[in-house]
Amino acid sequence: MIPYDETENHRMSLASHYQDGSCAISFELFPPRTEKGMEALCENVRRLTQFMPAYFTCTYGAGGSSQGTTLEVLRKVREITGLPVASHLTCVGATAEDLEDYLAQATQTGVEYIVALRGDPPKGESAFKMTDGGFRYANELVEMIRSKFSNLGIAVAGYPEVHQEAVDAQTDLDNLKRKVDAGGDIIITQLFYDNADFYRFRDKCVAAGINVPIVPGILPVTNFAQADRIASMCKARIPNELREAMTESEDDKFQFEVGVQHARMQTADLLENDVPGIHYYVLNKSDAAEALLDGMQLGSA
Ligand SMILES: NC(=O)C1=CN([C@@H]2O[C@H](COP(=O)(O)OP(=O)(O)OC[C@H]3O[C@@H](n4cnc5c(N)ncnc54)[C@H](O)[C@@H]3O)[C@@H](O)[C@H]2O)C=CC1
Ligand SMILES: Nc1nc(=O)c2c([nH]1)NC[C@@H]1CN(c3ccc(C(=O)N[C@@H](CCC(=O)O)C(=O)O)cc3)CN21
Repeated sequence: MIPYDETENHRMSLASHYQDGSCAISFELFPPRTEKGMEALCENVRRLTQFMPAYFTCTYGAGGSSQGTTLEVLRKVREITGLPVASHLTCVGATAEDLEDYLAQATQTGVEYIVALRGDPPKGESAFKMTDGGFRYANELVEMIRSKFSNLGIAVAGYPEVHQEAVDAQTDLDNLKRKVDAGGDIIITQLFYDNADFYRFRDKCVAAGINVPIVPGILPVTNFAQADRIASMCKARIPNELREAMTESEDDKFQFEVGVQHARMQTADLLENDVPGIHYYVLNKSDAAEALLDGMQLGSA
């Protein structure tokens, strides 16, 4: 493990992880609901450190999880790995003041990066409702972070298959550009299962004058029921080949193998196509990541 230099002068900027020509990797966690889940998370983080990730991230309020434990997870991850950590942050149910309070707390915890999101509508609601005194779109959150917490690196979300609420692909791209212009250092994409969608998206970003690192997000699916659930939640298309391959057998081990093979194939192809890094949605586990990264030459911290 390469120790992380905590002195202000040597603080890595978020974009700089992606500038040395190697493929930097990052792992995304979510706050576990139980003490046992937290213990398992810590053990899996230890195991994931062997791949020399550049940083870990932890979601905030995703799927109705509690927002309070995000910083607790990140504090533990820092303790275990010594690596930089990123907190996701959403505008859901928060005033600008609430968000500033959270950012102050995050800074105190040692968080260096924020994944700045608008956020999903709360469970049971179909549309995002802006909170009085809060923000309507992620670009407003990015702007606030840039003006009041200038030391924090900022990642914003990009959508290779176009965000479900966007009027059209061009408008979605204009809105992504707005987030980058407001101060986003890098783009992390929504998960996708067909790399062609990512390459098309990347070309359009470049044509639109977006010149920050565009980091593909990959979620290795390990069983078909999970794949189906995630695809519908994230509006990601499961290609027919993957669907058919996975449903050939009901066997857990078989489906795990197929899901991991697919993610491994996506990873190898992305590497050949010069991505600056890959963000893995590991869902607090290490088994799929270990199987798919085994023997691959990526990650450099
Ligand atoms: N891609 C990822 O890694 C992750 C994505 N998400 C989810 O993605 C969803 C959206 O979050 P963000 O992408 O941060 O939201 P966003 O605010 O960037 O975009 C939300 C929608 O509003 C539109 N939009 C954005 N800015 C606009 C503006 N200034 N004027 C008019 N329309 C605008 C966008 O085209 C999009 O359809 C949420 O549901 C979030 O929770 C959550 C976690 C991770
Ligand atoms: N619209 C949207 N919202 C998000 O919160 C989100 C995205 N997209 N895209 C990227 C990641 C992926 N996220 C995910 C994806 C799946 C689960 C999920 O299936 N969670 C299960 C437990 C998973 C497991 O243990 O296997 C759960 O029950 O919460 C959670 C967050 C969060 N992020």
